[in-house]
Amino acid sequence: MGLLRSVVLAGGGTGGHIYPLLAFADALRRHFPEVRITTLGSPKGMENELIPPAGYDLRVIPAFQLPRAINLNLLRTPDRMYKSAHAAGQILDEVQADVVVGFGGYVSVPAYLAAWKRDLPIVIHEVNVPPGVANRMGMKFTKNVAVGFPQQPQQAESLRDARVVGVPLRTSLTHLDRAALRPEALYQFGLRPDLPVLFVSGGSSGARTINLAVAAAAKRLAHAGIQVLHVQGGRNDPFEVPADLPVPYVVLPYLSEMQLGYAAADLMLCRGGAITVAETTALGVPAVYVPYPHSNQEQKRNALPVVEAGGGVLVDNADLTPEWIEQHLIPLARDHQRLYAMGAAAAQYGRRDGDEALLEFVLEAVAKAR
Ligand SMILES: CC(=O)N[C@H]1[C@@H](OP(=O)(O)OP(=O)(O)OC[C@H]2O[C@@H](n3ccc(=O)[nH]c3=O)[C@H](O)[C@@H]2O)O[C@H](CO)[C@@H](O)[C@@H]1O
Repeated sequence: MGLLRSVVLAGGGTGGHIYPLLAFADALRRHFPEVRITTLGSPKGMENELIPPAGYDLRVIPAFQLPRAINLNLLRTPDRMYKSAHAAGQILDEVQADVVVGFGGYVSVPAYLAAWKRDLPIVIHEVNVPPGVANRMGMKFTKNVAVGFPQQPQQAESLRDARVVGVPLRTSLTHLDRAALRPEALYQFGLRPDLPVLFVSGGSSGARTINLAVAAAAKRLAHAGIQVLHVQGGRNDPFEVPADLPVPYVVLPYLSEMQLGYAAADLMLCRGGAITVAETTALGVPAVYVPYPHSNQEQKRNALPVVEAGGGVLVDNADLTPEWIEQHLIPLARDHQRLYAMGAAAAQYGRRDGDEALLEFVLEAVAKAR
């Protein structure tokens, strides 16, 4: 394909911005092995832990902090913003970028600015409603906006003309046959095949409320015969789990091979991060969603349509207590029929082709710009 020689991908901060970027990079490499792929990240984001091991060139540009909303504070940081945009521009020039694809996170802004200055096509992939601040700024420079989920009209004025492409997911997930991998996954985690598994993950940085509530309910879960696979999250404090439980309770600091967690899971307990929701639904994993109560209720909006479709249960952060776990989660984790129906409903809502659909959209944007 003569259209593309060099692509710059910008996105950073938490896993929620980085995993879709990586999944898209993989699709790009699969279809166009000769294309040069460069990623732009910030000095302290999780991209530094996740991108180099995946085999992509990560260029770090000076940090540039955005306020949570587009307001006058922006005017107080122009020097830093221009310094970052200048650094991004130098990289765009060096690699002779044909297009910039941004996934959100602060680092995307200087990339959008630099690409706009050079008249390069810009494509934005947004997974949240309302869109994040960085992507909202980017939308001032391009109409090529792709979104992860169908938008609900009353919520998404700025995304009305966006193309729904789904969320690019890692191939270890898009190709996952959960039932086939389950025995190996259970074996690797030291879990038993005869008891249900609750898979707990609070997103890429972990979730303190979830960690503490589940750990406090460890004895009740164990006595109900429920095994726990508990991923604490990349940047979260450790917590105590009683040592003498009658069934396995496995704690991991972080799980790079999420396919193993999803394969082992009978039920998931998680936040409502957009990528997590895209994954649970794509894989048909029944889930109890505990949306992060801050940042504009965005996680509740991610999870609500799945729950309304019958694919999960929603519980407020403040209501997730050991008692709630005992009264609601334990009966659910033991109810095979209900879990099966929830998983099937979740799968109806999910899709696995986000990487391919975004690639098609990017190719169209590049062709249009020529
Ligand atoms: C508190 C907050 O602001 N969270 C935001 C952040 O969440 P966060 O960064 O947690 O992102 P998501 O929950 O959407 O996705 C987490 C990603 O990390 C992966 N993972 C997680 C744990 C682990 O041990 N291993 C692993 O690989 C998951 O498989 C998934 O791919 O970005 C999302 C996408 O912009 C937003 O919707 C969330 O609202």
